[in-house]
Amino acid sequence: MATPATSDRVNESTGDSAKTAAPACEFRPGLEGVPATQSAISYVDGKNGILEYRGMAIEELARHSTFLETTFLLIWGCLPTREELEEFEHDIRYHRRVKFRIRDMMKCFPESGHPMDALQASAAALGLFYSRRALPNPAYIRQAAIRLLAKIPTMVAAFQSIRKGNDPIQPRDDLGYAANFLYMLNEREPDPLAARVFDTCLILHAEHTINASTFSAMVTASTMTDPYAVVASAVGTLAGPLHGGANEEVIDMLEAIGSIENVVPYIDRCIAEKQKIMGFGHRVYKVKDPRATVLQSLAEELFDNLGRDQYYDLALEVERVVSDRLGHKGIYPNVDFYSGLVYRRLGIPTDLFTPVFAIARVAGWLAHWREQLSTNRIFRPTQIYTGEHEASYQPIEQRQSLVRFDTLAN
Ligand SMILES: CC(=O)SCCNC(=O)CCNC(=O)[C@H](O)C(C)(C)COP(=O)(O)OP(=O)(O)OC[C@H]1O[C@@H](n2cnc3c(N)ncnc32)[C@H](O)[C@@H]1OP(=O)(O)O
Ligand SMILES: O=C([O-])CC(=O)C(=O)O
Repeated sequence: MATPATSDRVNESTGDSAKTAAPACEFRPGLEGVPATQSAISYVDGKNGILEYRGMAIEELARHSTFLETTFLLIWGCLPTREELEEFEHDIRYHRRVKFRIRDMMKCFPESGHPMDALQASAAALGLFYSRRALPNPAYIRQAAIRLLAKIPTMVAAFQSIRKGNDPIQPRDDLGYAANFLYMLNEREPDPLAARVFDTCLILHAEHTINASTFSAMVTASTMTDPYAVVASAVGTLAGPLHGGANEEVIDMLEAIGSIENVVPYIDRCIAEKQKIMGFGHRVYKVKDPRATVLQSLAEELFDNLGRDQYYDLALEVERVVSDRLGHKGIYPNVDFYSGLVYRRLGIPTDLFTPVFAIARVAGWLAHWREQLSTNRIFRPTQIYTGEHEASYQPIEQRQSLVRFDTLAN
């Protein structure tokens, strides 16, 4: 007969060395409020809507920096000198092409597959060509960072061309990071405003403390596996609709709402049915996400110059109604709410919004990878066991079906 877990056996035994005997602490679902690392990379003040990268306000970086300069800042902890930046940009340009075997592999992916899955598989495939085990030395880290930063945009654009039945567009060495991506995607050179706005979007999405995908990257990194596996695991985590995948779902929601008079009944129905409203709410921010504010002004800049998006007025009304209904719970637009409206104006298809987020977040994942390697200890938390003990093995002819396939809980 099985016995339930008893109080002296609820936690995994650790052997109790002084190092491993952690004080008993309460279980927090989703690790809410539990520090899982120490980091000097970025800082969020969720009550006051502040985000800093290496101590610098996100608004200031969005105004003055470029994505590659910000990436250097995130990974190596300081702004680059002119020579350092030029060398970094040069090296990234040089590594933009991807091996023909990876392009051929991508040609075998189903065109109907999601581009995030294509990106995760292609990022992991880089590990087939480059070193499998992480070496915590500066030259290895720089080389791997350059490869990933250079090749991820090329792979995102390549899948887009391939699924349309075309050959991937080769990167152009005379274009900057953002302009080259838009060129490979849309098969024409972007206008300078579009390239600048896209580059700023990349800055805004580059890093955000220990969010789910970064945590995933850090756990993977802590095993000392290669950086391609680190990025592939993070891409898989970013894809979910509660995380980076929400930017795509926001557009689906605006499409479903369709017109201004439907906003109130749509939002009220979501609230009554306890459905999440996509692009709203955040574990840390209890005010409007500062990135959403900058993205909204970028959207307006694009609309003034290139024409207004049909969904912008709807989005404004959704923000008004959700803030009115749920503001008392601290639910306001997050980074995913306005980004899609910017991307639509830049000609980016809806299911590429999350891969575009990933292009930017590679910077943050790499910064945390480097930081993790510098002080590495494998992540291995504990759990509170809630199952049985001493269960007996029943012969198959004596068993009765106990599994229910109509519910998650058995
Ligand atoms: C890049 C990013 O990852 S930004 C986040 C992108 N994700 C989304 O936009 C998806 C929608 N938002 C959400 O699902 C959540 O707000 C998350 C996942 C971002 C944060 O989740 P958590 O911190 O775990 O909050 P949790 O889901 O427990 O919600 C707390 C309360 O707020 C409510 N709430 C949170 N977000 C929303 C939302 N978007 N719409 C409606 N209600 C919400 C919950 O129903 C819950 O209410 P209750 O206490 O009355 O039950
Ligand atoms: O911090 C989070 O939980 C999610 C988020 O906003 C991000 O990853 O940009």
